[in-house]
Amino acid sequence: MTDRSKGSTITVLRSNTIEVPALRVAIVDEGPEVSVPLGLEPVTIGSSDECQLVLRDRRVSRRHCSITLGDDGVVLRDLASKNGTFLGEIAVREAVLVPEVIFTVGMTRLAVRVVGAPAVLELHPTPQFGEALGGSLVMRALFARLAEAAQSDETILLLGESGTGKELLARGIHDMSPRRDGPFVVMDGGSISPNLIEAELFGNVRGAFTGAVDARVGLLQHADGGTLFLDEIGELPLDVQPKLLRALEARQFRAVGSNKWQPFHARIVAATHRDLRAAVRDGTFRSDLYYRLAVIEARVPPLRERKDDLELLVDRFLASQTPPLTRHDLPKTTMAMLRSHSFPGNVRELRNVLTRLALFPRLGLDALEPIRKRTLDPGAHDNDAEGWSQLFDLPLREAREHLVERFESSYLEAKLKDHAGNVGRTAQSAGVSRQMIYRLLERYGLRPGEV
Ligand SMILES: Nc1ncnc2c1ncn2[C@@H]1O[C@H](COP(=O)(O)OP(=O)(O)OP(=O)(O)O)[C@@H](O)[C@H]1O
Repeated sequence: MTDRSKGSTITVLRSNTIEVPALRVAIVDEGPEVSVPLGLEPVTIGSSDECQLVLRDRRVSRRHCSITLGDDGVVLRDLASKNGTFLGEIAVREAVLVPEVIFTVGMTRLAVRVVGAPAVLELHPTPQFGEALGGSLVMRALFARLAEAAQSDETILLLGESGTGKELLARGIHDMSPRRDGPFVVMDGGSISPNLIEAELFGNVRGAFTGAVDARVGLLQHADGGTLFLDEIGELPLDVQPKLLRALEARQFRAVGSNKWQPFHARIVAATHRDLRAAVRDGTFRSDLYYRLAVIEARVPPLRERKDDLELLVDRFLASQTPPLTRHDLPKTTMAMLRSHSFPGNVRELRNVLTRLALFPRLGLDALEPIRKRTLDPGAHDNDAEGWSQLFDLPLREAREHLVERFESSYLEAKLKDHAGNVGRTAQSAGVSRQMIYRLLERYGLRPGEV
């Protein structure tokens, strides 16, 4: 460590305890308030609202550059920007930054600043939380937070892109909590028709609405004594949001069509791929419900921000093939290829790519095509109409996921075709929300007008 980088590197204090410097990325010519914190998660800088530091500068690309705090200190990386990232007169692709050194993107001058004393952070003792793997510092810090949170009864909100492992982590929280012997119940808010969500959650009495032929117990009650995982909570219709809020605050609910309040004893873990704070600002999500859910809020980083996890995940997914494989069974270029991929579908995509590579090692870069172009083996469909037999070699959970993904992408393509690419009509005919259709389009790399 050079003298100049003092105060800007991570220090290992003991095994499982690190000291993280207090850093901010600041716009030099503005006041101190125009800065964002830099911790174990990278800061991306660009003109897109998705960046942590958004610059209104015409010469700045949407995702222009990133700054990461890692074992090597603070690293500045250009993200293939149009006009480049500069240290003085020199355009850099990657550079180790020391505090107060000015770098320029477009017309904006920036620097990383040390703003106070470092924070001490606990890491999970192993690179595993339930079934979720992650050896990167950011994942081990997340696992440690979740392990602690699992012991309480507080509501947890997991934020992260599709395929980052939110459901796996929710299961991990349940398995580590005092409720581990109770049920773990999942409600996928995105896949239920918006007008049925309330009944799904709270149950209904007989005749409560057209089609309610029988009384039904809701998921909140099914999860009694255990954990209810509310996946895609961002899709919860506005009219159901106050009812969920009331239930969470009073710890009791009313089935649809009933006047009777019933207590419940489930712990709630919620998740979404949406930016819920933005949804609160837009008025599509109630702020009081957001704060009630986010008693403990944790962001699950996308795979592209934690490439250090790749090897562990690759080894796990290869070992789960039949017969089990290792990295040596794949072409030498595989790891480099995976490292340079951005994985929009995150760990789910990595798992699918590896299953495909295990079957066809010579596919190389073709294995990274969007899911919809992939079939496990096109030839298998001739005498095995569903191509199922290959799935028999996978563990049940993975086989089931593959099958659901293949079905969902074909279903979506067919429905979109029927409705000439109109998302609203496709959603109505599929009985799901428009947001759900957008989410599936993103997951399967489809565009409404191109099917
Ligand atoms: N850290 C991880 N370790 C091992 N497997 C993982 C990890 N993260 C995700 N996976 C695998 O990736 C797949 C997707 O994970 P999961 O369903 O938990 O993601 P998600 O964030 O809930 O996605 P979505 O929002 O689309 O529902 C699963 O097969 C899961 O086993």
